[in-house]
Amino acid sequence: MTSRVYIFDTTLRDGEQSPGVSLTVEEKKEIARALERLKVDIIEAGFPVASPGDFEGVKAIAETVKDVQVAALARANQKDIDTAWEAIKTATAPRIHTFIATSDIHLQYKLRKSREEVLELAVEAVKYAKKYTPLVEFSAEDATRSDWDYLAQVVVEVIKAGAVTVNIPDTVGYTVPQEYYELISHLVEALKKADLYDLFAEGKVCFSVHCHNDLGLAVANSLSALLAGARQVECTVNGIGERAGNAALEEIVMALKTRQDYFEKTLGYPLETRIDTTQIVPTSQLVSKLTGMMIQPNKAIVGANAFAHESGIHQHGVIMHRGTYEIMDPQEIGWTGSAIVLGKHSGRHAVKFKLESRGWKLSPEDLAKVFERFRQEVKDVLRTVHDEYLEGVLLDEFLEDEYRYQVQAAYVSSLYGAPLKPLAQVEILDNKKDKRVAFDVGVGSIDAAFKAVAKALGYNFMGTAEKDFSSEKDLRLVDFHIDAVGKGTESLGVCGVVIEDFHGKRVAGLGKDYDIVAAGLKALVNALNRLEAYRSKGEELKRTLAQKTNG
Ligand SMILES: CC(=O)SCCNC(=O)CCNC(=O)[C@H](O)C(C)(C)COP(=O)(O)OP(=O)(O)OC[C@H]1O[C@@H](n2cnc3c(N)ncnc32)[C@H](O)[C@@H]1OP(=O)(O)O
Ligand SMILES: CC(C)C(=O)C(=O)O
Ligand SMILES: [Mg+2]
Repeated sequence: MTSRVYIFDTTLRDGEQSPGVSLTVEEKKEIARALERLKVDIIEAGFPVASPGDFEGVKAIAETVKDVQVAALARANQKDIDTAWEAIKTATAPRIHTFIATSDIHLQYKLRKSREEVLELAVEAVKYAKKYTPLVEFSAEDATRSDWDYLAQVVVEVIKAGAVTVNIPDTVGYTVPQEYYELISHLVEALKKADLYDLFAEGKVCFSVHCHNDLGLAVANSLSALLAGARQVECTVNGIGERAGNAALEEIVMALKTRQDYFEKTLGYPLETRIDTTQIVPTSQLVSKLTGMMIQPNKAIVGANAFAHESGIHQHGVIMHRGTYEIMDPQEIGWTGSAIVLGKHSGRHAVKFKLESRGWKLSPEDLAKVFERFRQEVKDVLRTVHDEYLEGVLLDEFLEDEYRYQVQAAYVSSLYGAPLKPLAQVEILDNKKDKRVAFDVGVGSIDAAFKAVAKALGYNFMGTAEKDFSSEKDLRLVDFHIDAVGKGTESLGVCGVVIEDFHGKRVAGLGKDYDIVAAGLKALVNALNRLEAYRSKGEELKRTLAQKTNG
């Protein structure tokens, strides 16, 4: 048996069948090009008879990609097959994928045909498709709920009719791994009885699997079928597809790669795909963007948290040796690397690691002070802890005496329904007891307040604007959020801001108040105090603290 597993990607056909997903021809071409770079073996480009748009999409893909087979779906009738062929005939390697259901429930209620009639339609469809191309795939829809002996009969007859790939779909995600293994084994036995086994053993006829995820078993079932002899897996990027989706391409590929040892031990040889795994993340993100189907953060392989570590014990392990908590190299999948994310569960090792990565070397005593302050003031307070908040705590610990500004008073208007803009007037006291007063307007009260504070202190607040910095005074807002601590209207507003200056220095500020505008003002002034203290004393402090670690 061959060790090669063929990856049949159906993102553009079954994936597009996800409720709410509709791709334009251009978007389909963009995804097809990404799939070609990913090096899938077959792209199922669509179901051409379904609509003129689907036809155009398949045709455009057939004309665009070169190093990959292009498949088109067709029911078991001549019109569907003719239309499929018209759409894919210019492809380098065109494949017609014809199908009909074989389960009694589908025969009785949907097709309203007998088993004999369906067998005949299947055989005729394969023979008809074969007139166009040698690459004919047949699928027995709802195979896993079909009578096993009848299914075996259909499989044998479609192979005799010329099908080179026979797909055994778990259309409704019903089977379980051991049962699916036994079903594929049963069909392999049927080939032996029909004297077709040599074709299968030599790879001239291939069993394919196509699993849906209704019970969350699509990937497990697909892998199980590979152990039983299937050599083509039908799957979609990010696992999108009908209902709960299809088997996720990235999970199958990485399971085969990561557990190659297991497949080799069990089969006597490894299972291999030709996928360029570094293309997985870019392709996943493209599919998510164009389909509008968000990737859940904890999604295996491609979720934002798949290689992120927030809890102290794990962070310590990963800092010492990535392999303690990671079974794959994120860079092999197309991520830039693993991420140590500061948060509620972070410990001292992660804090030390983060500070060192920003150039701060601290003695154990100083580290203990910063960690304690981080624990008290940030860990439980913020949901998302950018690294700048940690550095901010360090600056508070050692440079608080340098902080120059304090909000003395503020008047900020809030409007509803009036054709006017909110106005903010702020009074800030500096450490020479001079008052700095300014007012400004904004799109909302916090925007107005931030502009007024910046103006009072000689800065120009650009908001989150993408435009380039043009003056030393420019300040860009990188992150802003307000969380409520407590319940109801009496909860405490906690505001976090991260700002960036002309030189690319980012600092964070925190402010708390029962009035959320006041919390925002405090946060911005805190950030500006830290920024100015860092500018005047930051580098010197780095050297002083590092010297303490030597002595
Ligand atoms: C498991 C799967 O993913 S199968 C693929 C599912 N994908 C899609 O259905 C997406 C695109 N589908 C469509 O645009 C439409 O359903 C079309 C254009 C294909 C057909 O539209 P309509 O002609 O209006 O038929 P409709 O969808 O209502 O019903 C399906 C018909 O196909 C028949 N049919 C279903 N599967 C097959 C098959 N594999 N082979 C032959 N006939 C079939 C049904 O019995 C029914 O026939 P009837 O009209 O004689 O009762
Ligand atoms: C058309 C077939 C292969 C299908 O999508 C299914 O059975 O789920
Ligand atoms: Mg399907």
